[in-house]
Amino acid sequence: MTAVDTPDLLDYDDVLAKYEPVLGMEVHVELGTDTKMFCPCPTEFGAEPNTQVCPVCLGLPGSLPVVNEAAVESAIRIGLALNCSITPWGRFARKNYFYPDQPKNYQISQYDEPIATDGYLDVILDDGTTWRVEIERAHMEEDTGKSLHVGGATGRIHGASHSLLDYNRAGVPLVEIVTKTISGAGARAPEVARAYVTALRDLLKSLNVSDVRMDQGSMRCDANASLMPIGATELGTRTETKNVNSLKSVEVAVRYEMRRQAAVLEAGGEVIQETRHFQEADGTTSPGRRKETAEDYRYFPEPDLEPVAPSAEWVEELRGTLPELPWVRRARIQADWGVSDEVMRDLVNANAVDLVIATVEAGASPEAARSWWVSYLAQQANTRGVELGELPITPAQVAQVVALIDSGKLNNKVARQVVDHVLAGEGDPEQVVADHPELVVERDDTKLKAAVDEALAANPDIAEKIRGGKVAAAGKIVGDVMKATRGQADPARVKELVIEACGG
Ligand SMILES: Nc1ncnc2c1ncn2[C@@H]1O[C@H](COP(=O)(O)OP(=O)(O)OP(=O)(O)O)[C@@H](O)[C@H]1O
Ligand SMILES: [Mg+2]
Ligand SMILES: [Mg+2]
Repeated sequence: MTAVDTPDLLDYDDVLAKYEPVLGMEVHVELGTDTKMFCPCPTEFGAEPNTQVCPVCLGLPGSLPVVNEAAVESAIRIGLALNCSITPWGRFARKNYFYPDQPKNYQISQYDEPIATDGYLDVILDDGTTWRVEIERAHMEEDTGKSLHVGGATGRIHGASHSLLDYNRAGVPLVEIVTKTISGAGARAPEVARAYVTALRDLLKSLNVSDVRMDQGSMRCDANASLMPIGATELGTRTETKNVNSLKSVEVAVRYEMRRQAAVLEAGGEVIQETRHFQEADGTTSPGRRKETAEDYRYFPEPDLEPVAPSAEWVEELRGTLPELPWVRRARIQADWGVSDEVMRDLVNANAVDLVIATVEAGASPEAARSWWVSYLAQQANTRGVELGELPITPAQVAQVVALIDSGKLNNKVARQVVDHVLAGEGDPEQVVADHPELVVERDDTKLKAAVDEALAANPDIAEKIRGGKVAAAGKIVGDVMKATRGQADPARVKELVIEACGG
């Protein structure tokens, strides 16, 4: 049967009327160890191509791998934080495939003896409810090299004239975290996918095992998706969408794939088991390679490495190093700040909790920190189409703005302009204020008094009213003075001066 890859998409609601969406997430995290998984090469991101390589990670004959203990330690901590059982004895496995990104022609991975199995991660959905995602396993493996297909008309692999290879990434320690299939989420399946990756990223960040940068590839997510006719008992054929590089993209990719598959099925076609690539630009997926099955990889235990056999004592010791986990921390913070469930939920939804916490830790009051992140900065993130945490301003910088307001140097209005300059990459708020003296609040009473006198002279009838005791009339004069000083005055001080000038 010839399947049309992308017929007209079905509305997501129409998909749900007939099909149950099923998900499965594979997340690869690059561990932040100093050296690679099986050799002492450095792992730093962004070095000149092929400068961080040695015979082991280049797979030269005669070289032998040695396990990086720090990587095993991180993998165990990840497993524990995900409520998994840690295997007392497990081996690495060779995953055989022929592709130039892996010069050995196999990747050292784990197969049927992963370091961690059977856990779960509770994630919070937009409406505040909790969804439990079951974890099938977390296993260790080495990253592959990077290939860059260049030249030719399209720059894509088939159109490219040649490929460039960078093996700096080959052998970087990875942990792959694989969920069991997730079903029953219905309309919320795309949201569950995003919420899961968000929660996992927060968790990994708190464990300090990886810098979890989706944009730099240190956290990579593959979204498996399939449809099951409602009432069916067997899973449908899945596709595996790669290249989903932001939290938003996870949700967009899953929804798109569900709508595409439904359209394929409705047109009488078949979903093909394959990898697909997410296109950030238009939110669609396009076919990648037909998926090998496990047999194609001819897995077998890696003969060059000792089994991994963490003692119960070591595992318990590592359990003791787990930090306060993000959701426990959130509950504690909520109690500390004395905010309602609704306020906390808004913060969680805006992905602002950790940013607010960090801003408070940098010296701002919880109220001020919260208000900056959920109002002005949230608007800025929205206009730019990025996550709050992706805005080019740090919690410490926000705390600095708050301090400048508290000290009377900035008022709320000009503070926003200072933030705009910070977002434009002009440096810390202190620096911005030093570079833009016009943004600092006028504290010089003589200058303000002159502006007040001028405004009163221009509005004799209002001045008369104020002199007669109608303090409320001062508002118009304060407004004029604020205008005259281009917003650079403290309105409360101006009001005092107006009343003083009118003999109050
Ligand atoms: N029918 C299905 N629909 C949606 N998800 C599925 C389905 N069957 C399996 N999955 C999910 O797909 C993922 C498969 O990941 P796994 O790492 O086990 O294998 P793989 O993708 O074949 O291997 P590789 O690591 O080489 O990509 C799991 O999260 C699993 O729950
Ligand atoms: Mg996998
Ligand atoms: Mg996979």
